[in-house]
Amino acid sequence: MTDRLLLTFNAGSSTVKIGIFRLSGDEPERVGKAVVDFASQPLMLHLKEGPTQFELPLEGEAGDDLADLMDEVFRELGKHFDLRTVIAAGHRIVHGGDAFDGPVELNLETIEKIRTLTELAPLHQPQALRLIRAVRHLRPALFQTGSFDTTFHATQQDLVRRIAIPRAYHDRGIKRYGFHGLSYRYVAGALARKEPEVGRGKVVMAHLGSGASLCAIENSQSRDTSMGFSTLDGIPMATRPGWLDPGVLLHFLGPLGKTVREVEDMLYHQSGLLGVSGLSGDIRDLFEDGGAQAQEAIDLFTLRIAGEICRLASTLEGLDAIVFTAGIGENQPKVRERVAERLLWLGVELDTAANERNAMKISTPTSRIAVYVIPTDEEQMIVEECLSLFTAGKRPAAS
Ligand SMILES: Nc1ncnc2c1ncn2[C@@H]1O[C@H](COP(=O)(O)OP(=O)(O)O)[C@@H](O)[C@H]1O
Ligand SMILES: CC(=O)OP(=O)(O)O
Ligand SMILES: [Mg+2]
Repeated sequence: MTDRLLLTFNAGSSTVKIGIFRLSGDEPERVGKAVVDFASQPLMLHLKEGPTQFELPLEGEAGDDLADLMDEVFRELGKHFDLRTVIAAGHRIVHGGDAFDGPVELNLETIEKIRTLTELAPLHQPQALRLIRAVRHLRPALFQTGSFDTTFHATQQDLVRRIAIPRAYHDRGIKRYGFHGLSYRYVAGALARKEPEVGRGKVVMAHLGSGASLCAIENSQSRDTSMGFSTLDGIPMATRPGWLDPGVLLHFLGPLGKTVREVEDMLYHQSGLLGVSGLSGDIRDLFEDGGAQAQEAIDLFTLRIAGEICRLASTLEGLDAIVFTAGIGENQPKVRERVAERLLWLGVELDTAANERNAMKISTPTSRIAVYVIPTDEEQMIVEECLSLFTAGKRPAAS
């Protein structure tokens, strides 16, 4: 039988990650991976085909419309994979609001609903919509689906999702939604497979990437999370501040006379690790620099992570394990070490050597709280959801 391929698109705040999966039997098997990194100049396509890696400079620019850039990316991918055999594409959509409770086929109606949620995730939603349009442009008849960051958190109690403002606003959708749900669903599944007993317990997961959040999980279900109404809430991130006193916003908009757009730009693009260090939003640069401001940014990051773990443990009324994941969570032993040092009083003890080599279990045998590093795979969740809708719709094979 000829290969059938599925593609996934994950529009994050700093990258677009593309997954290439082959359908062997009923299971999607990853055969390639491509990342467009918007931080690099010129834009680079990092392509992985099986164990082989390629670094390809791109001529296109991020710009407003990704059609040309995706055309170029597809041309490069086409040299390594037979894209005529692609049967479906799945996209990560950060905000599903109350409009979506699971993955959907993308058609004019669902795309329009997604578009109406753009204001709530201005860093992510427009990028995902551009990608959907660019893929439609290249392959108009291709079956496309959307998988949402928000739907994993639907298991949270109404109380947890409430913001303490007049209740009429809650009924109009102004409440906490939570994000990184595809990542948490994947990691919760992986934990349940590797350590079934821990998987049934009370776990705080820390997804630390360019965007970062933490999630309180019990029996693989979301109970609370640090991100709220928008992707600005919670802990400091690469360029976002995390929670801040709303009085600061009033001060900017009132006495300091800033416009809403200026404040939005500051909150999404100039704050967090970048804002505090004055240097970079990439934590690797901060460790390399080692100066006082870079150090302060890292200290603030780890202070807030430890604090959020305690808050989430209180929602769970207990804590059995902590799991680190995503770019920083999986690859930065020093961040995990500093968070653990702050939680020593709670009974968190790291095995230094295991932590240094990013082992799966990084706590000592006597640590009261077990600590794990589990790599996330949002693309795996997207492809599984895409395939289930494709199969349910009994779509014809490659066009
Ligand atoms: N191999 C690595 N070693 C150290 N830090 C890393 C590594 N890979 C990623 N990071 C850190 O993770 C961040 C990006 O995380 P990632 O989860 O890929 O981001 P995104 O939010 O764009 O999906 C980077 O800013 C970098 O600081
Ligand atoms: C929700 C969010 O912030 O996503 P990312 O980490 O991919 O930017
Ligand atoms: Mg991400």
